[in-house]
Amino acid sequence: MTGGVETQGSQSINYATVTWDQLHRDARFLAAELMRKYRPFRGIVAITRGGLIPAAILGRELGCRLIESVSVASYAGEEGTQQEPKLLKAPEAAGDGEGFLIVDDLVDSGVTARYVREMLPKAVFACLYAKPDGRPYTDHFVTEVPQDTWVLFPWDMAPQFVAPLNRSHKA
Ligand SMILES: O=P(O)(O)OC[C@H]1O[C@H](OP(=O)(O)OP(=O)(O)O)[C@H](O)[C@@H]1O
Ligand SMILES: Nc1nc2[nH]cnc2c(=O)[nH]1
Ligand SMILES: [Mg+2]
Repeated sequence: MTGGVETQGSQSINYATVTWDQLHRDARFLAAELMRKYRPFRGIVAITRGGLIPAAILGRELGCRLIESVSVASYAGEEGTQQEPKLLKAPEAAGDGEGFLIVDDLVDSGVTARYVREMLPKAVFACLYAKPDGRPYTDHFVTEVPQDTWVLFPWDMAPQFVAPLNRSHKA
């Protein structure tokens, strides 16, 4: 993960950039830990959309071909209230979660993870990155990220031209 800061007006935003390579390494590291700790999973439930790619990598490493999905959208409630999750697609094949692994890319506030865990109380929950507020809602994660840092995933970014230093500074 590479750190960075972007300034917008008087506000600065901290970023943690994750490349495809890093994401793949982290997902394989997570797969190895899950292999050591659990018997083979009956299936994986990917939390769309961010959990889909980690779920595909974990499915490959763990030899798990049954991939279910759950689709949750978070809507901002009234001003000042926590975001409210809304179920767009239920993980029907997963029952109460017994034998299933729930996968997401990250936990931030933990709202999404808590909501999905309530639906699948017997499942194991794993993600790649966790911020402190979300940590209590995941059983496994690879790297902790500060709460004030926004994780930029490879699908959020595109390489772009950057002018050489000697052309970007005006005399
Ligand atoms: O812990 P939380 O505060 O709930 O945040 C974490 C969730 O937020 C992101 O998904 P998002 O809702 O942005 O949708 P997406 O995966 O479809 O991009 C991320 O993929 C997690 O699912
Ligand atoms: N890409 C991205 N999505 C999020 N959703 C909630 N937190 C984050 C984050 O840090 N990065
Ligand atoms: Mg998501």
